[in-house]
Amino acid sequence: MLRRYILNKTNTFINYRYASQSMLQSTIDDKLGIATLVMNKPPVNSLNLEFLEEIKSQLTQFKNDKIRGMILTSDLQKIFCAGLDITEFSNPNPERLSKICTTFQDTWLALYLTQFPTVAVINGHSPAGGCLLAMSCDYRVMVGPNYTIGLNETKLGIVAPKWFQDCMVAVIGQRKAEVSLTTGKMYTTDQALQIGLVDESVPDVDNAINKGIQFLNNFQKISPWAYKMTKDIRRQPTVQWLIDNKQKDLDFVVKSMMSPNVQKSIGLYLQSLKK
Ligand SMILES: CCCC/C=C\CC(=O)SCCNC(=O)CCNC(=O)[C@H](O)C(C)(C)COP(=O)(O)OP(=O)(O)OC[C@H]1O[C@@H](n2cnc3c(N)ncnc32)[C@H](O)[C@@H]1OP(=O)(O)O
Repeated sequence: MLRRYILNKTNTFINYRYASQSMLQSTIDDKLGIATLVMNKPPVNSLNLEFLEEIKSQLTQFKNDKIRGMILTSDLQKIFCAGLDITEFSNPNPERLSKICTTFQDTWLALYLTQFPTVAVINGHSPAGGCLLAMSCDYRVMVGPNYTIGLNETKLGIVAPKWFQDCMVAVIGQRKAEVSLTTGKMYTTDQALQIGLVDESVPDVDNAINKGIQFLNNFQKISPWAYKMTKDIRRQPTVQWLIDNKQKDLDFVVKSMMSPNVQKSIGLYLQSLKK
């Protein structure tokens, strides 16, 4: 649906590709130099290993395509992304769990450090890993008023990794992030705008895409080199810890996820979702 809207809107998308099984649809408007990455993994765009691998590989492809900017959004009716696939956390195979975590680390680094500006058009709920994807973009436009966004990991009885937390601190500041993270708070669109978790709130997805394109157009007169260097200097402190501590981070997640207490919490949370 959204993909059709974007195609109709610009009428100039000439390079149009599908990733395998259409979990991810990518289009490039060669005239504008803007790519659109649309998540389409019903029912909730949950991030499992295969989906993360597709996102990571598409980001790498965009690097080679030398695009000018990218919009990340969802083709689902009311979900941007429900975060990591929680079923992967229940009685996990440690090897697969490690792969998921490593792939998520790498996907995050690729998205957080893109050499082109990125906009998240948040057209639905965006908990946990979904919120992280949105926060990793350069700009966030959220459709309101009925959707929610936040890092709710403590509500599942788990700990958001340090790089999730640092990414949130970089967006909303230390104090607000601390309260948000410890309480696992999910914010409505208006609340998210108020605390600076999103940059704009709009009533519908058409407006959101327009705002996203407007933001990307700001960079038409900015040197790509100056943009990337500035972004790297800003974001370096946030990424450096993960670059230096990937294995330590992985060990912490896998060890804590396998513990009986966390397994119990995950089981209860999954049951509550089914209800
Ligand atoms: C480096 C790794 C460590 C980091 C650790 C964690 C990071 C994470 O991302 S943890 C993921 C946290 N995510 C959530 O808490 C989201 C939970 N889901 C929801 O709140 C709602 O489902 C949502 C608001 C997204 C959508 O609500 P609805 O539209 O009402 O849909 P349903 O709740 O009926 O869900 C439909 C269907 O999807 C299943 N589901 C939902 N979320 C997930 C998920 N994250 N992973 C896997 N499956 C999910 C839900 O159980 C329903 O399944 P069925 O009952 O079988 O239809």
